[in-house]
Amino acid sequence: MTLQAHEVGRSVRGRALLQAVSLTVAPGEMLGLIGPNGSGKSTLLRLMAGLGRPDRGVLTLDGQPLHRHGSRRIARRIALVAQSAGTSDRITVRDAVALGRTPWLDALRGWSEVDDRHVARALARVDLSALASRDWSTLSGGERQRAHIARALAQDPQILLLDEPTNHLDIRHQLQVLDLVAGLGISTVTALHDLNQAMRCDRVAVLKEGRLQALGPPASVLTPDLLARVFDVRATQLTDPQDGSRLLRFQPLA
Ligand SMILES: Nc1ncnc2c1ncn2[C@@H]1O[C@H](COP(=O)(O)OP(=O)(O)OP(=O)(O)O)[C@@H](O)[C@H]1O
Repeated sequence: MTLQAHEVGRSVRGRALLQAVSLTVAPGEMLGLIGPNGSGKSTLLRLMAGLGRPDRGVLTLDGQPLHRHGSRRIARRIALVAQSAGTSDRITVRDAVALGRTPWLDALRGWSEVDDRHVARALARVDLSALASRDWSTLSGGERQRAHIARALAQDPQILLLDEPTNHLDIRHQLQVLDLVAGLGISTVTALHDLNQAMRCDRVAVLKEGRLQALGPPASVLTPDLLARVFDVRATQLTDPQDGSRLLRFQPLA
């Protein structure tokens, strides 16, 4: 399943939030989306999830314009974990995650054991099985974030879009979520602020002021030159003596 943006533009009250963004999310790849605050990452993820339409250009899913697929068909294929997504408070964690099954249910196909299995598996994958019966309102910020990811996984998408999924998470759960995303075997697009975490992606797309600056493997894209131009920081590359992997360290530009 291939999701493509062709020259996508989006403006609000005359201000361009995205300009001529073209990219292809290849089947099975882990694509990182990086850029300074306000560079358009969330705007692009929402359009990719079929929430709203671009003012210019088009998004396609397997070559067909996304908006022609219809919201239910899109929701069976694409799931979005938005930033600080809300959920009504008087609901258990299991029921909140079960909402992810909605696109698969209709008058002819009611809730079944298959749906139970999807929900149980999604909870287990984010380490929340023990909290399944808890009231949503009692969860910590990080637990909520993981429950949102579980809801998206229960949706059983082929493309998963995540907006800063490691926000609120302690370091162990940050690593756990990134491992989980990397091991899903489906296409993922993840907006990230931690550029060392972005190094784990197959490719990264770099946005600045709504324009795509670079797209490619992180080791070739995240050069000190690009990081200075896009983020106004001086980056130094270090090598982890343990495994030889590349690390980035940052200082303000003098
Ligand atoms: N509905 C809207 N009306 C006006 N401006 C908007 C609207 N939605 C987004 N913007 C603006 O568009 C720009 C891009 O926002 P977006 O949330 O996509 O950035 P981002 O890269 O995800 O930022 P962050 O890293 O801070 O989450 C921001 O300047 C934001 O204020």
